[in-house]
Amino acid sequence: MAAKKTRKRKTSSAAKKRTRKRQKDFAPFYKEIAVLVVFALFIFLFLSNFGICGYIGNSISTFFFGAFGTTYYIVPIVAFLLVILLISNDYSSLAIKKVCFTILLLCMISTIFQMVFEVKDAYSAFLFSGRTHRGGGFIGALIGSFLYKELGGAGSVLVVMLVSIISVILVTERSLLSFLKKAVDFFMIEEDEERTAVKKQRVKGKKESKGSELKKKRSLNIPDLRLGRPKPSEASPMPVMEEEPRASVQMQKDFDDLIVQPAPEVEERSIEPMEPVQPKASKRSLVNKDKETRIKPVEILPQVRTREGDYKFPPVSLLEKGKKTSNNNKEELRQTAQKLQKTLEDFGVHVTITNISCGPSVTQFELHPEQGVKVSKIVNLADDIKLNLAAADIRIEAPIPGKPAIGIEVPNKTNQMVMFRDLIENQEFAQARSKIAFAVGKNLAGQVIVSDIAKMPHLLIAGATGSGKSVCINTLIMSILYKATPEEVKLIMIDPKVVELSAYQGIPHLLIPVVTDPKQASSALNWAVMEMGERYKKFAEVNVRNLTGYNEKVEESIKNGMEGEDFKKLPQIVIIVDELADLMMVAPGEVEDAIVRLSQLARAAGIHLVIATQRPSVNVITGLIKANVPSRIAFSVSSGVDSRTIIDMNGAEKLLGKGDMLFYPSGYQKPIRVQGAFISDEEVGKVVEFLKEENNVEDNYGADIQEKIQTAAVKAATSQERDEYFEDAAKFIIDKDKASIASLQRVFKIGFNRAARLMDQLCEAGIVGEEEGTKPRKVLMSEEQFEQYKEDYL
Ligand SMILES: Nc1ncnc2c1ncn2[C@@H]1O[C@H](COP(=O)(O)OP(=O)(O)OP(=O)(O)O)[C@@H](O)[C@H]1O
Repeated sequence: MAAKKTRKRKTSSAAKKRTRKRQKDFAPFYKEIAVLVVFALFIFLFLSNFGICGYIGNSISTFFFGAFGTTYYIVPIVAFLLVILLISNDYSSLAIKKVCFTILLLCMISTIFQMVFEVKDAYSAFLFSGRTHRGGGFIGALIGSFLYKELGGAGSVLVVMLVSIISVILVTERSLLSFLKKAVDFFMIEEDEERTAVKKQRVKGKKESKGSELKKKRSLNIPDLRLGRPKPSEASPMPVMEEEPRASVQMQKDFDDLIVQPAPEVEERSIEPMEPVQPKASKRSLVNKDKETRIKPVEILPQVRTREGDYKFPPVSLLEKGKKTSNNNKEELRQTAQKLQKTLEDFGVHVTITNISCGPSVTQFELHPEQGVKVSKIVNLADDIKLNLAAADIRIEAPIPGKPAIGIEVPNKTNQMVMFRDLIENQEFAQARSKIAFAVGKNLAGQVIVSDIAKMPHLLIAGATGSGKSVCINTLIMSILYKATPEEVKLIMIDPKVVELSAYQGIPHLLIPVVTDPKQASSALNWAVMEMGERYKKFAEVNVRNLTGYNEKVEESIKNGMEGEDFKKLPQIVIIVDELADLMMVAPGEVEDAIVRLSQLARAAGIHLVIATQRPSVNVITGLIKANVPSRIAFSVSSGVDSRTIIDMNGAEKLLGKGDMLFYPSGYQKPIRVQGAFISDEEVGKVVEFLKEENNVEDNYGADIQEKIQTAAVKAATSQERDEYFEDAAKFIIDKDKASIASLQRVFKIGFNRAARLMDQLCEAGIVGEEEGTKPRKVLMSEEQFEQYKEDYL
């Protein structure tokens, strides 16, 4: 009975689970369906204006015309746009506010119509007596009559205009005053230029004496970006601005224009992994980018979760969304820019601020020094800048690669977390063709950085403890889990620290269970070296040069119906080592050797290494490893020396921690600063749980590979203990067919103790027999047998 009940409960819970799962499967389409329904509804409303939507359409139209009057012609369109705004912004408070102000604006427009038509009515009544027209509908009439009663004609017009303008400003977030100011400035500059031209003529010849004074006055000048960005040759300001007050007005206006903020709804673009990233260069491009952001699709759903196949991709809903924060710190940035310029000014360094990029945790101010200013002078003022800006730390990039400018990076007062989900929902990640694309984070301009591990082709991640390495490795693994099936990519995780990667135990992508024993770890690396060799042999057999070519050949033969057991597609393999230092302590030579051999040849074989360490010392990251692992990520470290060990230059010691990194993949001229994506342990747990539940992972990891790795570990352990004359001694004994300690002593010129130990080892290996009193030991192996032994164990 009890068993029956339990079974019943089990079946009902399974059914519930299935229903919940089905609901989850449809979840991504709900928004799309909602948008379509809303769109159809508003088309219907709009068409009903023209009396072509039957009885219901006419009734609705009569009702709304009664409410809004003439304004109703635009109401369906505006209402549709408002609903889209709400849906695409997840009903954020800002979107709701904008909707409210738009409704207020519509009411004001109705009131205006009401007023206009009221006047027109009075005029019509005067001419044609008796004809009436209620232009603003019920709403317009209500507001209009109330205002008219309380404030009279002129007062009502004033209030309606004021409320309308305020609504427009709040909805569009555009300052009306700045438009006016721009218009005024435009004329003033024209006038200034005229004045300058006249003056130039007048003061010809007297320039020298006034030079120094003018220079001082000009020092706070920021170029007018309407005329384009200053060229290096134009860096020293021309005598355009003369009066001090004008300069500061100009500066204020320009700073506002310069600020580039990654708006939360910005559709970020990733950078091709091999190209150096540059922040936006000109005002024009910034404006364009801004425009682009406004026409982005409602939501980009990566195809990764809807693809068919045996492997069920984890849904994005298992991950947390980033919070959308509004960027209202323009004033703060403007003040910092002014302070920065003033500080440099005080030390006699004249600069022009040409760009401000506000990233998730750091803002970069781009300075253009005046002709004749030494870059080193600005670099040497780092501490003074830090003091004046009261910043925890600043990093100076002098010069910014490919630009005639210096970048000063100042930490933001409030950090914006870059959530991993936001990156994988980004179009670029979804569209990345590589199966081992890695969503790294966001750069200073707020752009998403997606890189291809295949192109790296090996990556070293280093930084002090607590700087964000483990989170970075988690995002790397998660990027793969959201992108590739276990048939496409296999992972080997080596975690001597035991705690970091064990969370992934049981996922279908693992080639072998997470390796925690350092001895087995170095064998796993050796297995990868062997696998690389075998892959190269396979490539040679079918005359291809790399994994892509091989897999294409396999695909071709499958199409031709010639699939064979040993001619299957090969997966890419990513080997992740979390804490290289622990491996280097156990078997430094062997680990270094394996890493070097792998890194030299593994790229074409589709085997990639990701190595992390918290000890960026030369004992761990040896010269050989460094030379062979070309891509690096440096997290915050304690000293410039450590920074140089990782990326061959200072800079990582200035990082802020918590995922703030210098990303330096091969092919970049200089590292770029990136705020790494964040993923919590809970999110990782949910994804792993999902993969284990949905993908039926039986514990059938490559058993043969495991065995190989284990025997290799045993081999390694015994070979460490084996005497260096072992092989020679065995050969000598087999050759002479006689085994005695004295002969070993004599031939190899070693002491009695060592020779006795050597004999014991030969006995353990089964080459010679046990001691038999005074009789000499028996020789048990022939030359051929020893050759076989060598192949298997040496
Ligand atoms: N990208 C990020 N965004 C925000 N916070 C982060 C980010 N990365 C790491 N952190 C914060 O820093 C803490 C430490 O990160 P993490 O555990 O990755 O450091 P670690 O370098 O691996 O340290 P250890 O070497 O001791 O394991 C995290 O718990 C998290 O709070």
